[in-house]
Amino acid sequence: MVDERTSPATDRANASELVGEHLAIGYPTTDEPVVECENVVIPAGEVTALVGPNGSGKSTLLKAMARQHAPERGSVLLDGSQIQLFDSKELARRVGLLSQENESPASLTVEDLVSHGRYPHRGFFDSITDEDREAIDRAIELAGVDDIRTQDVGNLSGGQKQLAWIAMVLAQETDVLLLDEPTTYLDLHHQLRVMEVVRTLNREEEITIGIVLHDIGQAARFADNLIAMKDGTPYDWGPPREVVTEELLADVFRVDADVDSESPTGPHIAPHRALDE
Ligand SMILES: Nc1ncnc2c1ncn2[C@@H]1O[C@H](COP(=O)(O)OP(=O)(O)OP(=O)(O)O)[C@@H](O)[C@H]1O
Repeated sequence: MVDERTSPATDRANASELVGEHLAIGYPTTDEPVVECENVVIPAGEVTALVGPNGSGKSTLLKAMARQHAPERGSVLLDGSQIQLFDSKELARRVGLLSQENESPASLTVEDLVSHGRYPHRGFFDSITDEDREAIDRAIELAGVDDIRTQDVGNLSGGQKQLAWIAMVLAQETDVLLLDEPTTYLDLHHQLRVMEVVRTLNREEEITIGIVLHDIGQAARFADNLIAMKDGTPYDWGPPREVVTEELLADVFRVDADVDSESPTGPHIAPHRALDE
């Protein structure tokens, strides 16, 4: 998807870009690839939201972009270099992924979990440095989990766990942050907090963000770009005001809706009813 719609709105000289080329991604149990896309870009220094119905391939694509799932065909480039060629620790310093499948280890405090985010920055036998400590404290504060930092992760609510995992990936301090439905389980207050943290990191630290969101209205408000997935392939992409149309909501989301694209907070969606499958 290299065209004028995906070029960064601002020149973010230090930010990193992820590009997927000629990708076909499947699983051992699937005969056919579940995702196929010729060119997909998570542009440097921007917030890009992947949206689309259940099973449209958002998580699969995100995992491949983070080298957590090997494509059958094609390659992913980080600032022009194939991610397959990166040393795993170096890649973990550059690209962080919060996936949906997070196993919470037993008897681990929130603070311990967050400190695991520092592993790409440390040697195997190294103890935690002042720099690590600062990064851990900052991630804990940003994710709003200071009050539960000494609690066992296994004893937390779904939303608290989610925030703890977010803190862990923030502590990794990567150039690119890929987040798969980070707002799952969160109440509205915490959903907005997470989105605000994401945007602050992007705007103030030029961190490139790729984020899977189910709420297309929220995605349209927060993201610079949307990639709308349908049946394993990008259906449309670009700034929310261009992508979110009544036609897209019908064709991709199977929803009859009115869209007010002049709304000051981004396109406003008023859904009426689910269309037949
Ligand atoms: N581990 C797996 N093994 C086999 N098939 C899988 C596996 N994970 C996902 N799939 C299939 O790949 C397709 C895309 O799934 P994926 O999870 O990427 O979609 P998604 O858009 O993230 O969905 P959701 O919004 O429901 O999380 C689906 O058809 C799904 O059944």
